Amino acid sequence: MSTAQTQREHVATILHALENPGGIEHAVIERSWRRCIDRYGLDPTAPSPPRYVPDRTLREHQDQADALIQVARAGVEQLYRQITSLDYVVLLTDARGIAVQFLGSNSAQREHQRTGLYLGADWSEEHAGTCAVGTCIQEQVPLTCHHSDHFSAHHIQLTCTAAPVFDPDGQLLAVLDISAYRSPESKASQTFALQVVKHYARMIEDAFFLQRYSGYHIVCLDRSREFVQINRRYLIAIEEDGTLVAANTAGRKLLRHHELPLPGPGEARPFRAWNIQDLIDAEIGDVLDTQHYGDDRVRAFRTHRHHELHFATLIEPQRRRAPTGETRRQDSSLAPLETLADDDPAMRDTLTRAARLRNEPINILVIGETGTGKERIARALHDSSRRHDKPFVAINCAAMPESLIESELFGYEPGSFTGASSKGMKGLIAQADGGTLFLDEIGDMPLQLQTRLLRVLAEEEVLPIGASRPLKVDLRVVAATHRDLRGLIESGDFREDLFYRLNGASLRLPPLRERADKGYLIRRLFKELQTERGESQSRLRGDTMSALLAYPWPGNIRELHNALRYALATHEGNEVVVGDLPEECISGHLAHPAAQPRSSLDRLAVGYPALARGEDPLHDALRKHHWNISAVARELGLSRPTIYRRMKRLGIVPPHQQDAP
Ligand SMILES: Nc1ncnc2c1ncn2[C@@H]1O[C@H](COP(=O)(O)OP(=O)(O)OP(=O)(O)O)[C@@H](O)[C@H]1O
Repeated sequence: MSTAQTQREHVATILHALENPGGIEHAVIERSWRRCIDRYGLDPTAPSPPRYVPDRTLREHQDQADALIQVARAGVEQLYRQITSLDYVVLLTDARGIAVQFLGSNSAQREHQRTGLYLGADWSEEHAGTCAVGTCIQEQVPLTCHHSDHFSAHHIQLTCTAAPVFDPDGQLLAVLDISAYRSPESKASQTFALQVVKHYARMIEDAFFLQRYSGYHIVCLDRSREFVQINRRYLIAIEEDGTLVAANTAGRKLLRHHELPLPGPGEARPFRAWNIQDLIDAEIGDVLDTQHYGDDRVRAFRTHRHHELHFATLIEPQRRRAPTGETRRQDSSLAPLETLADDDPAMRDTLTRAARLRNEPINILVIGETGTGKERIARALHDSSRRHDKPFVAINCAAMPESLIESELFGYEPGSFTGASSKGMKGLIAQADGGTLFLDEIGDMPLQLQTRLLRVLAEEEVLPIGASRPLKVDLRVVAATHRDLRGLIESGDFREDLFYRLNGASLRLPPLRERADKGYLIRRLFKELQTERGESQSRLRGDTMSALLAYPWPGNIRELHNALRYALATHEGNEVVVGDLPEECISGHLAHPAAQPRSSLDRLAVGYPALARGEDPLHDALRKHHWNISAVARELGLSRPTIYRRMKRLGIVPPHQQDAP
């Protein structure tokens, strides 16, 4: 049959199909033909030379698709190697149908350009009529557009197969296409091509997903244990507490099937709508521990809704923030700061500021609740600064008896007061010369000493008690407080001028209950304690980790530290189980995970049900220890002042004081 005759027949087929809807085999093709006539006003017989966008426009399209092109490169090249002997070309187009990547044989370049199977070609349906790329964009499904499926009579020699690539929000990102000029007449000959293209489109999509969510834990699920490592069918990115962040296309389908839909393109994202524990019957600790589970690092879980058995592996997060240029250059000196946190946004901001400030000649005020790591960050600042080989001297202004503070801080000359040593004493300030002076609980420093400290800071010299001549000192002062210094200034308990001297810059530490990297801290502290004890055998079981993650940590990192130390000291065998934790950490852990409340306040109360009732477990501990504050402080891993403060805040009055007027 001549080409002209074939083309005439093609037009007749289209017209017949449109007059007799439902007559042709593929509804997708029929819908596209109808669009070509009704919407785009195309004529199947009109010459349709390929349309190329100008080079500059092509570069703009390539720039916009750059992230995807980089990720897709390996997949596109691999696909091309598989099909090159069959004379196919590979095109990757953006979501508007512009070919931004092309692989085909050099020898047939002219032929490629003539038919539009080349870089920069516009394969949108609006322009090219029914074709694999354009129709795939419209219908968002994989398809083959074989010979006379094409709308334009000038394309009916081609066979083209395309599959959509979606971004993690379900939005079309790109189309992967393979096309050839010569192929068998039967469309069935392209069945295999369709499977191959779908497979590679999915690989590209998943590679893009893994890159975009590399800062999160990625749970990989599959119905087959043997294939879960290789196939990773369902990918679900989660926060450390199990909150669902995103899923790949298959994962979104799985979630929908279990009535946990993620928002579609353009839909508002309900904040923290679902948790992985809503999907599978598992402790979050068990999910996060999958990497260390068994020989094959695969764990089995059942879904809540349909009781389907799924096998899981876990990809652990890489660091979410790329280091700054400075951080990269000075990596090793910054290690003491870097290791204090993982990917908690507030901590990362604090650490970035600390890194910038570490060698600046200004004093720093660290603000945070008790036990949040104020001394630890002060030491890390010192260790990462140029002063690291000079002394770090820490003073707790609240713990030192008032009568001793002055002599301890400033030192004294021999025999300068009754009871003084005959040799005199070098004060702590002078001992810190060249290094860092850390003043903890600065809000508790008596007013009279504040005045003397101010003089030291202003004049950079210290006058020991009984001395006639001051000593020059070179100090970096880091002060810390959990108190509201501005409030103390207003009440006249803290000198405003000293506040400004100390507060050259401030660093704020979030409480442990608000940190997004609790899991990292738990693992890190656990390792540190193991090293301290000279053992490395034991591991934290998943449900123990869950209990630790759920507990609201009123005593912050210090309490966590004590809880882990206690558990390591009392556990038996090689596993630390929930029962090894101090009682208060497990009191709320018996609730079924799926029944756990979701609001942040409720979440805080999960490990601490008494809090949810407006009570405090402190009551129980006080009663148990007959109101012996030291014993309660020991049991809860808190300091005595913290216990007193907490009692005051909660209005707890010991029985022997209750009748007082
Ligand atoms: N980022 C961290 N990584 C590991 N351990 C930490 C971290 N921060 C603090 N800790 C540990 O937590 C405990 C309390 O830390 P630190 O003494 O620095 O807190 P603080 O805020 O100065 O306490 P306080 O308010 O009572 O003076 C210590 O055992 C410390 O080693």
